[in-house]
Formats: sequence, C-alpha cells, structure tokens
Amino acid sequence: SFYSWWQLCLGNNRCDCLPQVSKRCAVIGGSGFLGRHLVEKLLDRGYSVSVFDIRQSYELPGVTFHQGDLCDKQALLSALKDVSLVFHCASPAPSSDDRLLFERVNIRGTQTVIQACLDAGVQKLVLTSSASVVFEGTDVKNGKEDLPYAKKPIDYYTQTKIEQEKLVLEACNKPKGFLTVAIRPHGIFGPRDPQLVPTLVDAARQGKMKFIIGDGTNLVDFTYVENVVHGHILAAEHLRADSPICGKPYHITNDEPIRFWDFMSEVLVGLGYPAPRFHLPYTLVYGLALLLLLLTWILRPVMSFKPTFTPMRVALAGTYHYYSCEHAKEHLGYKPVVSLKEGIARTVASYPHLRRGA
Ligand SMILES: NC(=O)C1=CN([C@@H]2O[C@H](COP(=O)(O)OP(=O)(O)OC[C@H]3O[C@@H](n4cnc5c(N)ncnc54)[C@H](OP(=O)(O)O)[C@@H]3O)[C@@H](O)[C@H]2O)C=CC1
Ligand SMILES: CC(C)=CCC[C@@H](C)[C@H]1CC[C@H]2C3=C(CC[C@]12C)[C@@]1(C)CCC(=O)C[C@@H]1CC3
Repeated sequence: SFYSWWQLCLGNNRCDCLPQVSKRCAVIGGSGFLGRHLVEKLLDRGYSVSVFDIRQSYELPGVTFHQGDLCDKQALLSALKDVSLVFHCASPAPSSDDRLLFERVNIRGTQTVIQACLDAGVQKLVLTSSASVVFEGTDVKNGKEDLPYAKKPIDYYTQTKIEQEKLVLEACNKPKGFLTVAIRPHGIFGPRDPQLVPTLVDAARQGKMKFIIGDGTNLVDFTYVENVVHGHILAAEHLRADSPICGKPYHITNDEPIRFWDFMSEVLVGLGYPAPRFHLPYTLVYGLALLLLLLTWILRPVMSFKPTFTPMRVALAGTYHYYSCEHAKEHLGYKPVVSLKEGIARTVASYPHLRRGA
C-alpha cells in the first residue's frame, strides 16, 4: 500500500525511491581525505558541490573546484555564491607542528570563513572539529561533550582546533538565520587516508613497530571515514532553528572502542607485517620522545629530521581516549553505517601498494 511504502521511505531516513532534489553546498577542504569522501556522498545524495581547497586533487561531475586559501575572503566568496550549506573540514596536517600556520589557518582563517558565510547569506555551517579538543594526554573514558576543553592541549593543532570550535559555535545566530554545529570525530581511517596507515607502515618498514607502549590494554576510538561523513550529513540535515543541535558539538565515533594496539596489529597483519609484541613502559617512551623533540629543536639550525614517535603520538598510543556518541544518536539519529571489522577490511584492501614486499 502507499502507507507502507511511505513508512519504508521514512524508516530508511532517506528516500531512495523518490528523485533527489538538487541542493547546492560547499566543502572547504574538499580535496582532502575526509573532504573528498564527504563530497562523494553528497553527490550520491543529490547535492551539487562547490569545493574550496588550497589544492585540486581530483575531478568529478557535479563538482565545481575553487582553488584558494581560506584566509582569503574574496576567493571564498566566489565559491559560496548561491550556497546555503557549508562544510568546513580544512586544516593543516597535525604532523606539520607549525604554530603560526595553525593559528593563521585554523583561527584567523575560520574567522574569515564565518564572515564570508555571513556576507554570502549562507544559512548553515558544519565544522569538522576533533574529539581531541578535550584530550590532555591523560585517560578519557567514554567522554561526553560536556567535558571541558583541554587546559593544556597536547599540541598547537589541538590548541587551535579548540579556538576554531569555539568561534564556530559562538557564531550560531538564530535571529540572523545563521546556524552552526560542530562534529568531533576521532582517529579517522579509511581508503586514501594520508596519515594513519601510511605512518604506521612507514614505521613498520623501518622496524619501529616491534614494541607496544604500556600494557597494551588502553581502549581508543578509531572511526571509519564513511561514518564520519554520515555524521556530518545528518548534522547538516537536522540543523534547523528549532533543533537542539544549534551551536553544539557532537562526537561521532564507530561506537566500538578497541585496544589501540589491537587496531594497529590488525592493520599491520592485514598488510603482511608482524604485529608489535614487546612491551615498553609508557613513561620511558614518553621521556625518550620528549628528549628526541628537544634534540630536533637544538639541531634545527644544522639538520632537520621528523621523529616517528613524537610525545603527541606516544600519548595517543599509551592512554585511553574513547568518547560517547549517545548525543549524536539521540539528536541526529546517528548510528555507524560501517562496522570496525568491515572498515579495517576495506582499508587494508585499499592499500595494495603498502603491503609488505610491494
Ligand atoms: N584525520 C583524522 O584522524 C581527524 C581529522 N579531523 C579533522 O578533520 C578535518 C579533515 O581532516 P583530513 O581529511 O584528515 O585532513 P586532510 O589534510 O586530508 O584535508 C584537509 C584539506 O584542507 C586543505 N587545506 C589546508 N589548509 C588550507 C587553507 N589554508 N585553505 C584551503 N584549504 C586548506 C588541505 O590541503 P593540503 O593537504 O595541501 O594542506 C587538505 O586538502 C580537519 O579539520 C581535521 O582537523 C578531526 C579528527 C580526526
Ligand atoms: C605509535 C605510532 C607511530 C602509530 C602510528 C599511527 C599514528 C600516526 C596515528 C595513531 C592515532 C592517530 C590519531 C591522529 C593522527 C594519526 C595518529 C597519531 C589524530 C591526531 C589526527 C587529528 C585529530 O584530530 C586527532 C587524531 C587522534 C588519533
């Protein structure tokens, strides 16, 4: 009957059986890892997309590229023409560790993004923040969104992600018709990720992945990229003046915390490398990482090198950091769409060139 057909459509939370209405949105950072996955899903869902990024990494029908720096308001304005919804997922890579660059792009650049949205008449802004905004290098177990921002963030990246999130959430202004929300993912992984798997394999190839830091029981969230995308789109589609999500942050995870070292081992073994086996005390490795960092600073005038085990990575590898996504379930109707097991299998299969011996 018509009624049961309609119920089926509603139950799917999206109607695949009706033609999708064309909607226009912009993805700032749309050439990056998360950004491109987001763009692909938005196209699937009937959106046309304007990508704004400092580089263009692909071409797709339905996507218009605007190359530029998000600190340049005029450049942003041409990408935001006729756009009512903006996703902001651009950031310098956390490993760049460049304070001035983070401050320029994540803080002043985000102020420029907000101003450009207001000037262009954009109605909704969805920010990709990070669950790390509450992480100080010590255990976070099932952390909820009401945890205070880190007073001592572990690095400049996190420090500027905190300021960025505050700016976007404070810009939410119902009377002006400008609504904002922040998604806080954690440990995103999946095909085309330039960070997690490549760093891991690089360390394994150099023989540095033999050791487990600490006792190896610390639980962590790793979130498959399609779940992060799903959380962003749900947030955008639930963002209305009468919704409780306006001006709020939401954790998006796989809702399956896993031991950090089990996750690393599954990826490594999947790619043909041995799993780490020998334990090293956390404080010893953290101390060594600090020492190494000091050495890179002292030697900077004569030589430069990038250590694999930075204090930030050691803290992430040796502590608990997993977050509750109950609020996203309640307010956004969020539920992970790809399990951790399936996500790892798809990720491993997507990196044939990183397999041992390739
Ligand atoms: N990866 C993860 O585990 C997590 C990521 N996040 C957040 O998710 C977002 C996306 O991350 P991810 O996809 O991994 O990162 P990527 O580096 O893959 O994507 C970010 C994109 O933004 C671009 N960009 C950087 N600076 C500027 C600028 N000034 N103007 C315009 N574009 C710029 C980058 O270009 P280029 O590459 O040339 O710098 C890149 O294309 C970020 O905000 C990040 O903080 C949050 C939690 C976890
Ligand atoms: C110990 C070691 C060398 C592990 C290799 C993997 C690491 C490169 C990743 C493990 C946890 C990851 C992570 C991030 C980046 C890559 C890792 C350190 C983020 C810092 C990316 C940006 C965020 O917002 C938070 C992430 C936390 C987890």
